[in-house]
Order: sequence, then C-alpha cells, then structure tokens
Amino acid sequence: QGTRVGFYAATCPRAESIVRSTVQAHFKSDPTVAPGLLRMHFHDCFVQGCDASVLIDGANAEKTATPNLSLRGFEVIDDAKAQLEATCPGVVSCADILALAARDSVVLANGPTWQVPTGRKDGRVSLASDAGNLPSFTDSIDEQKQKFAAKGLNAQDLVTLLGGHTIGTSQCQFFSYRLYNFTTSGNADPAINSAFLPQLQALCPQNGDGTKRVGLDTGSSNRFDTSFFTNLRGGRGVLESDQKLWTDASTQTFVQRFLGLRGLLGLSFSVEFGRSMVKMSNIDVKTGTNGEIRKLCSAIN
Ligand code: HEM
Ligand SMILES: [Ca+2]
Ligand SMILES: [Ca+2]
Repeated sequence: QGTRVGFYAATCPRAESIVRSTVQAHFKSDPTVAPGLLRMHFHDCFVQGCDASVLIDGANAEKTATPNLSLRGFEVIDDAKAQLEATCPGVVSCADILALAARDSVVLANGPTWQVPTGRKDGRVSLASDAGNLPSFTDSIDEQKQKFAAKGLNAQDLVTLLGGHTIGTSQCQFFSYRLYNFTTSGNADPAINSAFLPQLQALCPQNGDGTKRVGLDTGSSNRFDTSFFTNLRGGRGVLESDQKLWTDASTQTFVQRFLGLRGLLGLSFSVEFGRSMVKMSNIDVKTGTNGEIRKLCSAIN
C-alpha cells in the first residue's frame, strides 16, 4: 500500500486544516518555523524514510546527530499533534503532520502549493548512527547525486529540492571555512563572487560566533522564489554544496532551466518543486501494520 491524497477524508476530515492553522499561528509569531519545518521533513525522509523518526527524543536518537542539532520547529508538530489527538485520537500520524506542515510552510513563504498524499505510519526506530547518509555541505555533486539516487531521486530532483534553500538560514559555522584559508595559498573559495565575499566576511567574521545565522538566499531568504538560482549563477551561493550546483555542468543545466535561460527547455520551479516534494515525501513510507500512530510525536508508543 502507498499513500494517497485525502487519506483522512473520512476518519479525520479536519486533519489538514488543523495542521495548516497550527503552522500559520506559529509562523505569525516566529516566521523561522517555515524553513525549519521544510528542512525537518527532508531530514526525516532521508533517514528510515518519512516516518517521523527525527522527532523522537532520546540519548541516542536521530535528533542528537550533528546535522539535526540545528533543526527548528518541533514545537509546531507537538502542538498540531495535541490538537489532532483531541479531535480524532489515534488517527493522524506524526509523519503525515510533518509532511503537511512542510507543504504549508512553503505556502506561507509565498511558494507554490501541492497535494500531499497521506497515510504514513510512524516508525519505532530512531538512531543517531543512521543519520550518516544525510548529505553534507562539503559533498561533491557526485556524492550529492549518489545520496539522492539512493532514495529514488534523480539529478533534477536534487537541483529542485536544493531550491528549498530559497528560504531559511545557515549558521556561519557551516560555510565560514570558505571565507578564510579555503585554498592552500590562504585565499577564499574562488567560486565566491568577489563583491559578495566581503559581505559574507562581514556577516561571519573570522573566529566570530559560529552559530550566527545568515540567509541561504541572499536578499530573499523569506520568500520562496527563484532568486536562489540567480544567486548561484552570480557566485552568491552560501553553502559550498549549493554553489557546486552551478560549478558542475550536469546540474548547471537545471539551474539554467529554472532561470528560463534555455528557451523551450525552461522548467517551472513552482511546478517542479511540488512534484519533487511528493517524491521525497514518499521515501520508504511505512503503511498498514508496518508502523504505528504515535500518541506523542516525541516518543514511540
Ligand atoms: C545536498 C543536500 C543538502 C545539504 C548539504 C544541505 C545543507 C544545509 C545546511 C548546512 C543548512 C544550514 C543549517 C543550519 O545552520 O541550521 C541547511 C538549511 C536548510 N535546508 Fe538544507 N541541505 C540540503 C538539502 C536540502 C533539501 C532537499 C531541503 C528541502 C527540500 C533543504 C531545506 C533547508 C532549509 C529550508 C534550510 C533552512 C533551515 C532554517 O532556516 O532553519 N535542504 N541545509
Ligand atoms: Ca525518518
Ligand atoms: Ca528566496
């Protein structure tokens, strides 16, 4: 069995609207939950499939793995779950709440909408040691492609989904090594635009606060648009892995297509993002008896 759109239509008709209004309410007081939830869904799907394993609390749980330490928005999922348990107890999975919340977050950032197939079950395993297959910001394009291919996602999905970096921020610690002593001759990463370099250096001074956050899409980090790809073309990518999408010919083609630089081969980022998200949110989905509906998203039943 797979997922399907409207899985809760009969069993919890208000499920999707409850998630939406909860995300909206949190977004109003803290807009950073939108990028936070989108990234959280990605980190969930890449480890044990989209099964809410990333939400489990525990000493050796996924949450404690390095790439997950800066995830944000757990309180939004807990809040939605509490309301859903009050309305339709034991029906809506945490994995579905997270998939829906990621979509709603994109919409709140003025991005496209799409229908999210639901019916995921929640997993019972969450181990920090499983988080090793998450992509790293130093990965080459070949490594990024391999990690996505292992989840059934192709090069176009890779470029499209990395377009998720059109919203949100990164801590300085994940890219400041590019600004100082990147090359053996002690220079910055030559892929960085020379006018952009001093801007980034001012935001992240050498030996400064590594946890300070800087927009991943300079000038447009709150808006879900194609500006991220324009920035890559201009050498204004913040993460090394993002900038490589332009440096590498095989992925540059897709960036160009999103920017309408290839005439009839143009691609709509809005349309493709929804499509690739549906693919990503179906990775290794647990359905039927292969999982549970958690009562609390932070703990297995
Ligand atoms: C090669 C793949 C990827 C790498 C190496 C990567 C790496 C990163 C890093 C290092 C950050 C900064 C985290 C922080 O400072 O808290 C980040 C943030 C983010 N990532 Fe990715 N990412 C990848 C793919 C994706 C995908 C596929 C999505 C979603 C579809 C995504 C969505 C986000 C969002 C929205 C943020 C901002 C989070 C926030 O503001 O809290 N990323 N990513
Ligand atoms: Ca998972
Ligand atoms: Ca943007």
